[in-house]
Formats: sequence, structure tokens, C-alpha cells
Amino acid sequence: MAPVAVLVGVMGAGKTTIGRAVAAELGVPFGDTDAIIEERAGKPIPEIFVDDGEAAFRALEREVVAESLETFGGVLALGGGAILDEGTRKLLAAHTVVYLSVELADAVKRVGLGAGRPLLAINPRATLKYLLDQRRPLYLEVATYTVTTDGRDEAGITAEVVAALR
Ligand SMILES: Nc1ncnc2c1ncn2[C@@H]1O[C@H](COP(=O)(O)OP(=O)(O)O)[C@@H](O)[C@H]1O
Ligand SMILES: O=C(O)C1=C[C@@H](OP(=O)(O)O)[C@@H](O)[C@H](O)C1
Ligand SMILES: [Mg+2]
Repeated sequence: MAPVAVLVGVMGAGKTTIGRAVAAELGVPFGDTDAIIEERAGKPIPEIFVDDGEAAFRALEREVVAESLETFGGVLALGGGAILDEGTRKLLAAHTVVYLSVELADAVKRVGLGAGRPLLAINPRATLKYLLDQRRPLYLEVATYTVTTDGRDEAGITAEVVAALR
């Protein structure tokens, strides 16, 4: 079984929010690799970063993404950094991947001071700018469909993703 669609994009793109809405609209389950990772680790993502470090988080993420791509049949949201792994990008080549794009201004507004996102604990705006510049080409590389989300509400974005999948 493979996901109906996999959502990628930087923190604040709306992967979790839009993914849940798209799944509800299509009548399929919603999954979020961050939630699966937290369940497996038995603690929230910020605690994984503090106790075990980012490398341990990435290792767990790689495992959870690979497993979910094989076994999960709904709409799957990835964490924003999952595509940093080359092996993960190769796996994604066989899937329907929707890139929710967002530029700095809206991403910053949406994540605020970065609560729950350890990478944004210091200077969220500068960090997001760096991450966007680093990752934009990688999101584009894995995407089969790109939806621009800047200045748009959740209903409109959800409708465009659903239409693209139908
Ligand atoms: N199109 C949008 N317009 C305004 N706020 C949004 C939009 N999409 C998501 N949000 C808000 O931005 C925050 C981050 O969304 P989330 O779905 O967690 O993003 P991601 O999973 O990509 O990091 C949430 O508070 C969410 O309600
Ligand atoms: O961009 C990243 O490296 C991360 C994004 C987060 O997910 P969201 O993109 O859903 O916020 C989460 O996986 C973790 O905090 C690291
Ligand atoms: Mg998310």
C-alpha cells in the first residue's frame, strides 16, 4: 500500500493542517510522521532534540518515513526536514508528492516563535530564511505537484490539493 499523497514543505507550510483537511475531504486516514516519531520515542520532538540530539531524530525520521511510504494508505504529512536525506528523496520518486510552498513572510507569521519546533528556538526568522534557501531545491526535486500557499486560506489550498489528486 502507498500513500494517496505525501505532503512536503518547510515548517509553517501547512503540511499538518492541510494534510488533515485533505484526508477528511477524501475520506482517507491522515498520518503525520512527526506524530509517529513522537509515539515511537515516547516523548515530544523538542525532548528528542534535547535528550538525544538532531541526528537521533533524523535516524528515527528516516525509518518512520520509509515504513510509512510502504504501509500507509492515506494522506501523509512529512516533517519539513525529511527530504534532507538522499535515500528518502529516492524513495519519494515513486510517490505522489505535493509541495506546499510558502515564502519567508508567511512562514514566519505562521510559526510565530517556533513553539514545538526545536530548530526555531533561536531566531526563527533567520533560521527559516536559511532553511528555505537550503531546502527549496530539494522540495522542488521531489514534488509531482506544487501548491503556492502564500496569502491563501486553508480552504482554498485544501480544495486545490484535492482537485489535483482527483
Ligand atoms: N494557509 C494558511 N494560512 C494561515 N495559517 C495557516 C495556513 N496553513 C497553516 N496555517 C497555520 O500555520 C501553523 C503551522 O501549520 P502546520 O500545518 O503545523 O505546518 P507544518 O506542518 O507544515 O509545519 C498552524 O498554526 C496553522 O494553523
Ligand atoms: O524542518 C525541520 O527540520 C523540522 C520540521 C518539523 O515538522 P514541521 O515541518 O511539520 O513543522 C519537525 O519534523 C522537526 O521539528 C524538524
Ligand atoms: Mg507538521
